[in-house]
Amino acid sequence: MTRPITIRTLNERRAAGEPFSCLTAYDATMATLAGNAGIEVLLIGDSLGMVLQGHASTLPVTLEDMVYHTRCVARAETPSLIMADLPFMTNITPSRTMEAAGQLMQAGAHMIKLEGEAWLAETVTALTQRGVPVCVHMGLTPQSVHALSGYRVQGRDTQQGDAMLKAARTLEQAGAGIILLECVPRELAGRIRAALSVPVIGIGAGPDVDGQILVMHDMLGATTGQPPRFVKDFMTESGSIEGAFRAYHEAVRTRSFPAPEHCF
Ligand SMILES: Nc1nc(=O)c2c([nH]1)NC[C@@H]1CN(c3ccc(C(=O)N[C@@H](CCC(=O)O)C(=O)O)cc3)CN21
Ligand SMILES: CC(C)C(=O)C(=O)O
Ligand SMILES: [Mg+2]
Repeated sequence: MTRPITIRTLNERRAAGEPFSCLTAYDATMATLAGNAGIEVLLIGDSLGMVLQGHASTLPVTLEDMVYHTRCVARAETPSLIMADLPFMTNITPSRTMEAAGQLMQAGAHMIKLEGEAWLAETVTALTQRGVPVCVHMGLTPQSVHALSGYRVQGRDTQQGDAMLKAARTLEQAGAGIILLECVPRELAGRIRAALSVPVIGIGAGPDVDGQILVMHDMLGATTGQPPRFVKDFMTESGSIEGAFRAYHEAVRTRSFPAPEHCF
């Protein structure tokens, strides 16, 4: 196994201007194949509620579900950094969040991800003080799908965009090690990336960020229904799962993905 990917590795990639690839994974086999293909970060995403469990949103996913899949992925022989999502409503107080994050770390995660804005600052600080690296997921936060009236691009107007940038700065200050931006205009993502010194991962956020992430099923062409605009099927051109993982990793590394048609 090659050297493990750490947060330091991702910071070095950012400093060198070398984009890194991230992908969701929910089981040991796929995690091993993705790691073999060079994918730097594997996320046990609460998207598993939709792609594995068949729910219409991520809201029904429990902490137990996340712990189970994190254990599965963590058994993989892979150098990838393992990140796990905190599911809906496990962030109601800083202490509840820390207990939930503790379970995911003990299941094998190296970092946890939670959805929110500047109001998370206290929680982020408490987690990082206790040795739990944190990624904050901003922009389109799927756990708020009902509050947002659907899966819609966020930060389209200047006021919203400026507020998101300010919140990202606050969260970096609070100790966030990574910021993830979902479905934001390309120009805003680039502005946020430039305002921060930690790595920024994008999904539907354009090419001007440090890392890209997709849901595994989507990039394997296994989306049921209409895929989001930011999705590219790497399976059709590659013909095998490991080939698709390698093609995705290479496309991110060379900045040929995302292309303009994948951006807002
Ligand atoms: N298969 C799958 N892929 C994902 O990327 C994903 C999940 N599931 N489940 C959890 C969330 C939900 N996500 C979504 C779902 C839909 C859109 C979507 O349809 N977006 C519109 C934006 C329209 C607009 O405001 O302009 C699009 O056209 O892409 C985006 C993100 C991302 N996550
Ligand atoms: C789409 C990514 C960023 C995610 O949060 C998930 O898969 O749950
Ligand atoms: Mg998620």
